[in-house]
Amino acid sequence: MKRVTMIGFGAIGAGVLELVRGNPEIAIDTVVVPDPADAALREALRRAAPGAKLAAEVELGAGRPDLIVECAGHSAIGQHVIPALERGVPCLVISVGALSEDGLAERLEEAARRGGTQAQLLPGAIGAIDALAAARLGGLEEVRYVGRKPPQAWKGTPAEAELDLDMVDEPVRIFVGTAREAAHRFPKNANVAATVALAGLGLDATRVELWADPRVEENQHHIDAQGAFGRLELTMSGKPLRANPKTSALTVFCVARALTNSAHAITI
Ligand SMILES: NC(=O)C1=CN([C@@H]2O[C@H](COP(=O)(O)OP(=O)(O)OC[C@H]3O[C@@H](n4cnc5c(N)ncnc54)[C@H](O)[C@@H]3O)[C@@H](O)[C@H]2O)C=CC1
Ligand SMILES: O=C([O-])CC(=O)C(=O)O
Repeated sequence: MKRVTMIGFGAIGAGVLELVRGNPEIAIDTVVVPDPADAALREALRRAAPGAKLAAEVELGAGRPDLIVECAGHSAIGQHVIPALERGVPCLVISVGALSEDGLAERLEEAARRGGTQAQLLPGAIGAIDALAAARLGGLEEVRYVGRKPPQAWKGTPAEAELDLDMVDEPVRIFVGTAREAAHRFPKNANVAATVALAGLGLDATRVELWADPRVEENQHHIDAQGAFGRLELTMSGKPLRANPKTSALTVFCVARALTNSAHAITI
């Protein structure tokens, strides 16, 4: 049985706990949150994972976990993931856009090397990352990513300063630029842009557009890539989570799959 520490207990964390509950191979025994004394969170965790405890930090002493799964947000990478890698604990990472910060990808890699372990960047809400990363080996010429979400999914982002999201009745392009800038400016909405970039042409050579679109009810992700392998075109329409409309449900399934795969002899 794998002893797992989960970082973050929001929409993704709660969904993952529900999916792995009762799995005899995975024991999530600690959930790291900024305020472990929060009574409502304690009660929610008692219901979701009766054997688990809340903590402010990952235990990195003798009782360190076999595996860490990050589903918290960009700040958790520097705060929890890098120190855990340095102590040899493998980490599954969902907040991939954090690597848009100058030097963070290098620090992550160095920490994993020092600890003799690995950080696995999860595809989250998008598919075909395996194909894109393989295609890169043959040479990619162009990779473009377009993300489209309903206007309400852009609340709490810089888009709010530029338009009244409650009044948007036509698709509005709220960002065009590199994947690095997208991930940096929209840390809760452009992790997929960063993942597509890191698998393909890199954060600075991947063109990204982000749209607030009242005509879609789902979170739409479109990849267009070409290179020596041929051409890849993918559109995914992800149902948003009720608990957080910025996040697609597939993200939860992706994290749960990675967790269960970590305990299996054959993985797919
Ligand atoms: N790769 C992908 O496809 C996707 C990645 N994400 C990433 O996942 C993150 C979490 O998503 P949701 O669960 O929907 O968000 P949420 O806002 O519902 O939950 C975030 C949780 O993490 C906790 N948290 C935040 N910073 C923390 C820290 N430094 N240490 C410990 N806990 C911390 C919060 O208190 C909260 O419990 C997003 O911020 C985003 O960066 C989200 C959707 C898709
Ligand atoms: O969940 C999604 O649809 C994608 C998302 O938020 C992100 O890329 O950060």
